[in-house]
Amino acid sequence: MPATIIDGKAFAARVRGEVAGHVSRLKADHGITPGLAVVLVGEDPASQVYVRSKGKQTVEAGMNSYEHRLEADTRQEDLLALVGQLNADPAVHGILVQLPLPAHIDSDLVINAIDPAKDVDGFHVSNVGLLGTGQKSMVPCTPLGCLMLLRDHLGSLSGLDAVVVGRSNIVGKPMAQLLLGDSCTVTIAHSRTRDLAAVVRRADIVVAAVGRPGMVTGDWIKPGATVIDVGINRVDAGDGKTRLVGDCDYDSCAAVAGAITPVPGGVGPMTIACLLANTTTACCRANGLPEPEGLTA
Ligand SMILES: NC(=O)C1=CN([C@@H]2O[C@H](COP(=O)(O)OP(=O)(O)OC[C@H]3O[C@@H](n4cnc5c(N)ncnc54)[C@H](OP(=O)(O)O)[C@@H]3O)[C@@H](O)[C@H]2O)C=CC1
Ligand SMILES: Nc1nc(=O)c2c([nH]1)NC[C@@H]1CN(c3ccc(C(=O)N[C@@H](CCC(=O)O)C(=O)O)cc3)C=[N+]21
Repeated sequence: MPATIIDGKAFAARVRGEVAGHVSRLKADHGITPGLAVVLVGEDPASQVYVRSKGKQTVEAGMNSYEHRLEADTRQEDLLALVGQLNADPAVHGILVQLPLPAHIDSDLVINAIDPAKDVDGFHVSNVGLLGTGQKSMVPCTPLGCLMLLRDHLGSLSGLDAVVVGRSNIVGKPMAQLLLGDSCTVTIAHSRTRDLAAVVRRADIVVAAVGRPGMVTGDWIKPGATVIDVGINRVDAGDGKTRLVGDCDYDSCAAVAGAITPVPGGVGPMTIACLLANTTTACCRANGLPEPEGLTA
């Protein structure tokens, strides 16, 4: 039987619809509009695409979007001053500093300067610690989006073997925490993992977040497994154009898997939908109001 295609694009549209409903009630009942500030340093073309898309979807959900574009040679102290200003601004409920930052800036320092309550990326050490100890936190958008897709497709994840390939702070590690929180038996694989194919073959759930186009092939997949492809890789399409592919070789994996997310149209749209959800959640918490249900981990 061919794999079910997990339609992240459609699921993300549903999440954004729920967020928009919540935002309109916040406005009508409390006169509050959630606001998201996005900071982009430098002119990386891919980052510019994401930032534009985030701004557009933020406004479509009825929220305020504040974009700050800074020169690539911006001084660290000036970026920190902007973060301080956004922390103090009551109209801003969420702050996202687009990564990667230029090499002369200490990313950890900047991320940890964000007010944890406004850290809608969930990258601040306080939020990382809260997530790791099972306390209420801001949950990183990409792993949260993956979790939502997995729960929707599988129902309970309890007792399943999950393998996360990749151990970055922004995807792999928080993904592993969330899967553990849902009682999976979790393995985190990385570039030093021995016999990666054999490790992945044990998994009921495979989450690939590596940044290597098509690395995971169908012969690594246990028949019927659920494959979540986080990778976003731009590759040469031959005709002078480029196209996006994931970290999984789609055709060979789809022939064996029970279900798989496509690239594009899988995890990517969920990341932005979860960013909007986190901003709404942060706004509710800041105002002592009940949080939207089903939009957090
Ligand atoms: N869909 C979305 O919304 C998002 C997509 N992405 C995409 O996800 C992918 C991963 O992103 P990110 O986590 O930031 O990447 P990083 O480069 O930070 O991390 C990559 C991870 O993959 C591991 N790795 C690299 N090569 C291998 C290998 N040959 N075998 C096993 N593991 C390997 C690395 O291991 P080690 O630690 O040992 O070096 C590292 O842990 C990228 O394609 C990125 O574009 C990222 C964010 C959001
Ligand atoms: N502080 C920070 N937080 C992030 O969450 C963050 C970041 N920095 N830096 C870059 C990565 C990457 N990322 C994506 C978001 C959406 C899509 C997305 O919507 N992708 C579409 C396709 C978009 C296209 O066509 O280019 C899809 O997969 O269907 C992809 C990637 C967030 N990131």
